[in-house]
Amino acid sequence: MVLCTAQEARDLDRYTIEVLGMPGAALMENAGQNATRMLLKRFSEAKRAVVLSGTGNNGGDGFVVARSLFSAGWKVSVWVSGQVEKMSLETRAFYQVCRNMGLAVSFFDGDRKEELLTDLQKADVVVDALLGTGVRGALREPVRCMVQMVNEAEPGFVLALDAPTGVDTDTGAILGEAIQADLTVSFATWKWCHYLLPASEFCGEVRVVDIGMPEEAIHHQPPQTWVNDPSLWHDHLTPRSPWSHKGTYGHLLVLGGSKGMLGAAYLSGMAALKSGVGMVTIGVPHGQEASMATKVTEALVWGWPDEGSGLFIGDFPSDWEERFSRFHVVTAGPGLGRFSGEKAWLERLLHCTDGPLVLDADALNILSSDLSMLQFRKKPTILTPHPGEMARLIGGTVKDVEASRHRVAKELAEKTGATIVLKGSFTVIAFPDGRQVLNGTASPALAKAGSGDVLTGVLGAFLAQGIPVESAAPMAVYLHGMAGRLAVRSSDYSVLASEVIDNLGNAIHQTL
Ligand SMILES: NC(=O)C1=CN([C@@H]2O[C@H](COP(=O)(O)OP(=O)(O)OC[C@H]3O[C@@H](n4cnc5c(N)ncnc54)[C@H](OP(=O)(O)O)[C@@H]3O)[C@@H](O)[C@H]2O)[C@H](O)CC1
Ligand SMILES: [K+]
Repeated sequence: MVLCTAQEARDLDRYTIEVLGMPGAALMENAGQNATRMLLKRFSEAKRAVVLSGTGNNGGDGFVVARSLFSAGWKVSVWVSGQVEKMSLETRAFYQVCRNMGLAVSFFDGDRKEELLTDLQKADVVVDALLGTGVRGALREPVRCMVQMVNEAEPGFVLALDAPTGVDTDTGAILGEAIQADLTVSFATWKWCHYLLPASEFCGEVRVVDIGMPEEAIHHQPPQTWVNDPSLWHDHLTPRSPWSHKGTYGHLLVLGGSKGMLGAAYLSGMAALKSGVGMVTIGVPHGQEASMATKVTEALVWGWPDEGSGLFIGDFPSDWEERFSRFHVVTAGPGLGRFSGEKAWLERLLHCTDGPLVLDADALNILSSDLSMLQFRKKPTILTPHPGEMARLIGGTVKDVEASRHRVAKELAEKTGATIVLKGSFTVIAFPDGRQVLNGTASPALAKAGSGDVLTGVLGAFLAQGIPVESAAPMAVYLHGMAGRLAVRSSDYSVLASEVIDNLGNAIHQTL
């Protein structure tokens, strides 16, 4: 499902209306009707609604909802935030229809607070059709006042059309005041505010409804961002052929597991096996080899020279070229640790990995000292930072990262040519060509040490099976989030990374 900036939504609108010839009023009628349908699904018998309409097209949607609820037997009153002269053509038309049908339509300019407040307090449902993607800057009167009155009246149920009034639909910022909605019905596409904090907390449940916009419009004006769902990559998740064998599904090398951090590499390796890779080799410093060998059964263990330190400080193993030729994908980072000569070590790894390379955890921290190491990479490189690692990669703070996750991810992807998987409540996947995928299946159960190691293993496994990074990254993030949810037995508090691994199979099965 596509996610749009306000401009992209306007471009889609314009293309649909001006090039494909779809009347704007038809889109508005569909928008209003489908929003009404969402409401009638929640309220079986007729209720009392107050519709707050702006003078733009969001307001127009509101007039359609008002008329449809009225026709369904609801008691409806409409309050308009501006004068008729300011209304857009379509909005004015649907305003007129409400007048012709005898609906109570009042104009609010701040001096009829008592009447509006009484209306709001009597309402079962308030429909917020004041502002949508056309909002610009801090709320101006009387819109601000109306928003404040709705929040003070605390109505039983608030439906926001397209977006709650008072949120910046592109950045997710709050523009002074914002409607606290129970349900937001978005038209045709998702908007950024549905997925960015703090706006997403004002949206309540978000549903996207069709408004009759032909698919052709979206293919012709493809926005840059998609919300992750199996339709983006399901053709890579197919039942397995009975003739396949372990060689069919690739060989992954996991590098990590330094002293005191053996478990991270172990989790990555096991997660990879549970995600269908044919073979896994876990490369650990020589001193860790014995203990890793006792932990794993299904994975091979490869000891790296460590001069007794339990770290990767030695030179590469003498047979590394022959070995590397067997691996389809390398992931480096889970429990990699910091060590003297780390930069040269990483540079050499970048050089000698001629397949996809996933860098996580300390590999990212080493990389952040000099991003130019990536510039000659020809094969896909995927960085999987959490906000702290991202802050180091961009030379900023976690606050900078969290303030606009999608922008920092997009900029780093375009700057380095790497695919960026910026983990968090809504993981953002940014590709070097500017496209982005936003993932909504995260769960608080994943907020625990080790879940990042698991994701690295899942991602490495899909890449090693030959799935292109454009699909492997969204697929790994989606299934990892889903496995986290499936792992919750008692509460989000007590899910272990190893339990997430145990649920990868269920997540894959359910998605299959
Ligand atoms: N394809 C689609 O997504 C469709 C969307 N539809 C609906 O259309 C709106 C976008 O409509 P638009 O007219 O572009 O803008 P809005 O209605 O959201 O708002 C414009 C009016 O709001 C006033 N405004 C803007 N900023 C502020 C502010 N900070 N405070 C107060 N008022 C503000 C603006 O007044 P100006 O004086 O600035 O001109 C306008 O009056 C979209 O969200 C959907 O709901 C279509 O109906 C169907 C297709
Ligand atoms: K709105």
